[in-house]
Amino acid sequence: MAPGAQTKAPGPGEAQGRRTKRGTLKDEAEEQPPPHLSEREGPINLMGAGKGKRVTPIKMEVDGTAADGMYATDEVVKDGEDNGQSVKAEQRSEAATTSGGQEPGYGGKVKLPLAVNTRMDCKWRDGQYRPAKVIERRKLAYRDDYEYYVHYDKFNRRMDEWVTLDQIDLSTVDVSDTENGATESGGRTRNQKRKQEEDHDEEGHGEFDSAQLREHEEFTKVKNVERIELGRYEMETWYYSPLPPEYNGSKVLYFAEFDLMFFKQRDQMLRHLRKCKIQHPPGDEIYRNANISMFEIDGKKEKIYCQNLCYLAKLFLDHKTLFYDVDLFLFYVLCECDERGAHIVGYFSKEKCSEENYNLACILTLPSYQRKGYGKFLIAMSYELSKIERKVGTPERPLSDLGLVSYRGYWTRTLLEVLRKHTGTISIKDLSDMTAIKTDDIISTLQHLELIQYQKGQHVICAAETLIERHLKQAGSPGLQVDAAKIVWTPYNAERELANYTR
Ligand SMILES: CC(=O)SCCNC(=O)CCNC(=O)[C@H](O)C(C)(C)COP(=O)(O)OP(=O)(O)OC[C@H]1O[C@@H](n2cnc3c(N)ncnc32)[C@H](O)[C@@H]1OP(=O)(O)O
Repeated sequence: MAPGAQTKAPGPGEAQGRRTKRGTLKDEAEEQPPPHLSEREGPINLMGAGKGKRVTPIKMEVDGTAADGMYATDEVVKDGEDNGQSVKAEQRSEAATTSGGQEPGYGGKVKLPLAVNTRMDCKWRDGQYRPAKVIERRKLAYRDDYEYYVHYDKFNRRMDEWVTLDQIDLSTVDVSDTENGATESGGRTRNQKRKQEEDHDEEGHGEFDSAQLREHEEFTKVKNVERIELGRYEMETWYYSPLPPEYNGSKVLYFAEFDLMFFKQRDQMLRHLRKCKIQHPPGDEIYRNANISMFEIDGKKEKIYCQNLCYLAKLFLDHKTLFYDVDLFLFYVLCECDERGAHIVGYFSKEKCSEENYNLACILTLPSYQRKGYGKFLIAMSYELSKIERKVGTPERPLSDLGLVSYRGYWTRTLLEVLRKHTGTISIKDLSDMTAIKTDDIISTLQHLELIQYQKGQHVICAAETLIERHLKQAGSPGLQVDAAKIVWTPYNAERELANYTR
């Protein structure tokens, strides 16, 4: 049997489906023609699933005190909240629109079009002006003017966006920087270098040196696709993805939701859907509980699917060099199932053999499904698989801002639940054995919660009951729970795989 291949007793929700030989969900409907646009329930939803929210990235404010190469503060600010830097739009001088040349209202000092690296205040989506920097510029197709790709100070790069001159407060243009050589091609003044280095620290790319980081940022500075359509949702993208060049500059990229093939035109995608017979991801279904399923997909066996998944994921993951040599990875795709099929919600990838004991390489919940507990589910699943393997695990570093908050939450809840129930003494090693969480992560979490002290050469857990209860309350809900009894999975076995391959 292939690695991870399973058979198991029927689970809830199986009435409309049956198991295939390989253990995957296979709806009777699969034999029917694939869903056509006219069969979709209503128009493409521009809003976040269930929450009635437009799918937009969320800004996080992070105080960059490092702990174990990660952020120490997890304070998160939602879109539109004031971070003390913004100024009310009415209080500002009016920013002029112009057709090029010099801007007359500012002593003729602001040269237009603005150069790359110019610093100024720019109107954010909440109507407030915030300090920002021009990352790139391009000519507008419909009038003789430019638009500018800007990065807002202290905001994650997923908030970078194209703006027009009327969103820029020209009175705040840092003329000295411009005069001293803000350039069009990415050259930097000393001030900008300093600022850029500060930005790097804030964005938590702890494991890159600044040269690597500059190269990464230069290469990936402008998003190459604005939005994607996937299933019933349209989502704004967050970052650059190294898609084949012909897809660069797409306003919308259309993904077929079951095999993740992508297209520049909607009708191309619909034509493909009509031919596409599958209604779930490939691979083996290793978990099913009510309408939730998880599929394990071997990167070596389903290369195209896994590469497409990486292209898709990179649109929402900044700091990772995603491996396109997908052979070395297993992909765990989480789906919400209904009568139309198993709809991808998110995934995590995992190296087949990790020398560093990584139990997760990349994790993503698609924006339309975020803040519903799926991230917690994916993290919990990665540890459940480690428990089955009888190993401890840790996520690959660096963690993103959102990755860190999610992990901190999971580690906090898991460890405090154990401490709450436990009577008598317990060591960090015991905690690690019980939870499959690596000891370094346990120590950093307990340090963060101030529940551990270093005494006489060793760590001592000092956790009063009331303190545990308080931290548990603050850690929020456990999200969607993994029912470990419903996992049907055998760990990847390289030797067995080789034997199958050569047979
Ligand atoms: C090893 C690595 O791959 S690191 C990279 C991690 N991945 C990414 O950064 C990709 C983009 N981000 C994502 O895909 C998602 O944000 C994930 C996977 C990190 C979390 O997925 P979600 O499904 O949103 O997680 P979930 O709903 O379980 O929430 C987890 C907790 O994280 C915190 N959190 C998640 N998103 C946010 C946010 N936008 N703002 C504030 N807090 C947040 C909250 O504490 C949340 O719990 P709560 O909703 O009970 O308060």
